[in-house]
Amino acid sequence: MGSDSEKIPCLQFSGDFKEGSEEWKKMSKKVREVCERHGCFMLINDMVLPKGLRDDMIVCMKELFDLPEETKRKHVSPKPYRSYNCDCSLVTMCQSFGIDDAPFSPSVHAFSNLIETLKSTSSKMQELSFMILKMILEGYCLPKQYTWDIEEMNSSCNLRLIKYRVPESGQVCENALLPHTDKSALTILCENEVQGLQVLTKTNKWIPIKIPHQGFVVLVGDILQAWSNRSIHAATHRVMMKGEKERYSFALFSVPKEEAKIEVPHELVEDKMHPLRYKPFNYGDYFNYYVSTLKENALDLFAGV
Ligand SMILES: O=C(O)CCC(=O)C(=O)O
Ligand SMILES: [Fe+2]
Repeated sequence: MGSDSEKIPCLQFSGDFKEGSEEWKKMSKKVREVCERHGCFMLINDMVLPKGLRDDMIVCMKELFDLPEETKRKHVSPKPYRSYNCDCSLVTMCQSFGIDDAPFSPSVHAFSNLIETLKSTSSKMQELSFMILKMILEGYCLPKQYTWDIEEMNSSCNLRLIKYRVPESGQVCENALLPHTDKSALTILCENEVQGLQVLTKTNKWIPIKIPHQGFVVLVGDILQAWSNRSIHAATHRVMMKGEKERYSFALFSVPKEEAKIEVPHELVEDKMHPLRYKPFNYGDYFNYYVSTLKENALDLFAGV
């Protein structure tokens, strides 16, 4: 277990929480601080994401994963991480669906029944992701012109639905999903009642994330780490499975368009204390580099100064 200073904080966005209000500004500082320190935080938010959404999504996901294998395999895309995936060599404990930007074009007929829930969930999550990115701008007191950068970072989204198997009797599987950082700007993730997500602290300890009921976890991805000149930290995470219940999780990855250029704002560079850590790069090139190498430190190798 981590010490108190390593506990992942849980923030609550509720009440009179208007953009630009004193409360919003105060919370923005906190968001920046926790993203710098932990690269993730738990979130309770009943303004943007209505209560009950998690339960609706889990019901939808169960229906989807219960379909015959041959039906699920029809969900294919030429893009990496966008097809139905089952027991591949890296992740032997889970099945997953990657679904591209709304409006979705379902390749499986069964998706049609779920499409409304998937669509409204992902657009709400993308809205929330934009709000968090705006808070990060505010947290750094950056000029409004950078709103364009964060709009760009949030301009596409990819929804991933995952079902984790129960391990063989009584066993613990530490790497049901292998340690990684997300290649997104920001990830918002929710699960059924079966916990399992773990985050690696800066002191190299794995700590469990206990997502509150009806809550979410927000994870910083590589793109935000690069854009912030490594002030913000992309959290390495994995999934551990134990016990007797299947785990379901769904995550929205906010990503730039492939042609987007990621460039550190000059306000975040300072010769002595914060020299430039990443050269400007193209998101699509970085993503292709990662997919072809699968290197853990892909970002530093690809764009590090
Ligand atoms: O299922 C989870 O909790 C984690 C999923 C995840 O990290 C991912 O899909 O990138
Ligand atoms: Fe992840």
